[in-house]
Amino acid sequence: MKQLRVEADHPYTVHIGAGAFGLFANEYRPLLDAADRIVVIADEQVAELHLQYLLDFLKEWDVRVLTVPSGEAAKSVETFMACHSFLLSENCSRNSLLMAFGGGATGDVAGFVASTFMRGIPFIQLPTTILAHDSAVGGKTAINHELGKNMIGTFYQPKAVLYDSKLLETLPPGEVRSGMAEVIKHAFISNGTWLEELLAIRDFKDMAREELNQHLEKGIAVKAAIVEEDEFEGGVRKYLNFGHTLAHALEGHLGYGNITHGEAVVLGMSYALLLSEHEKLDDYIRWAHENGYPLHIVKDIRFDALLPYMKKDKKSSQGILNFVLLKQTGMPFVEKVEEQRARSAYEKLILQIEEVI
Ligand SMILES: NC(=O)c1ccc[n+]([C@@H]2O[C@H](COP(=O)([O-])OP(=O)(O)OC[C@H]3O[C@@H](n4cnc5c(N)ncnc54)[C@H](O)[C@@H]3O)[C@@H](O)[C@H]2O)c1
Ligand SMILES: O=C(O)C(=O)C[C@@H](O)[C@H](O)[C@H](O)COP(=O)(O)O
Ligand SMILES: [Zn+2]
Repeated sequence: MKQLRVEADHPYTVHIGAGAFGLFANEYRPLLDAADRIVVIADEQVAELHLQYLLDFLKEWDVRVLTVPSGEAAKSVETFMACHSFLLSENCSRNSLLMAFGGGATGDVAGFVASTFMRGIPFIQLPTTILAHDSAVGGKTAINHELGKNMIGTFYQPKAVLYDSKLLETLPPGEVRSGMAEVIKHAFISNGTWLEELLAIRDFKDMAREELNQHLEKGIAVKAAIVEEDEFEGGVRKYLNFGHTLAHALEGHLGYGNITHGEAVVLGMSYALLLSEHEKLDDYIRWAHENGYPLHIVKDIRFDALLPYMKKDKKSSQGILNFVLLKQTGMPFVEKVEEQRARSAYEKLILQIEEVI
């Protein structure tokens, strides 16, 4: 089992490897024993597949479980309120402990609930997707608003992240693809050699489990280092938003859940690479196409439909667009981009994608 410390304001450890839940009865016993209630908020699909596995590790404690809608649908006011109602009906208090069991969507909403229930109770992230190597670390929590992705949320660090990689074996191919988007993002903003390795992958099915684990560990290390330097996103944390200005606009425009976050980020990164005039753009578009990312969708989406979302992006101010771009791989920076430049780059992107698909 690997572990990585995140030295945030409230430091914690990310444990990665099969059997990570065994730590409940060891390192985390004092935390669990101190809780007057333990509540697991679980993605309903994940619960069907893996809840019994989790509960077997929690046999010693009286655990209550609430299942929430699978995936992005959970990041809603309704689910947020349902979680609070459940905690209240179970007589939870400030001494209760919450666990988020699922992918990034479950982690985001459960983290938000933890940060707001009685103004904050401890929580543990139990991520079950590849993408969640990103979402479970760093303390961003959120639900969506019709007008913009993740618009309602907090910065609130978990007490621990227990990432049992065995659970990833049941991920459908589309979710593997989606999760690898954030791995590629971490490579783009940090390390050219690693990026080359990733761009050589033509089918994620060919990745051995050990190879995948190594990519996840590298991704978590990149994320943790940035979060340690700038937990509340005053500066360098913005680099973790590489590809996200367009991505969040696509998710908002298409309707949350109609494109996965990772698919949207892959498109968003192609746009950011084009704006960066990055030499890898063509290779990257080909790689994305061969790995089945739905690049074609932008052909039917006008720039004007996306612009209002991009103007509300959290890196923007007064409608001025700020993008994370790359001087070169591993050298991100934030740049103001005029509307006209953003528009013509988008049109050019569609042409480049059409050439490849
Ligand atoms: N907080 C952050 O820093 C951060 C970072 C990146 C992404 N996010 C957010 O994370 C969300 C995306 O997360 P995600 O990609 O993990 O998707 P997700 O949580 O929406 O889950 C995707 C699907 O995979 C299923 N699933 C989950 N684990 C499974 C397993 N082990 N086996 C089989 N099926 C499984 C779920 O039921 C769901 O249908 C987005 O809302 C995004 O905004 C947050
Ligand atoms: O941790 C961060 O910071 C990130 O930006 C990671 C992103 O992958 C993630 O999608 C995040 O939720 C986006 O945050 P937002 O502030 O743009 O909503
Ligand atoms: Zn993301």
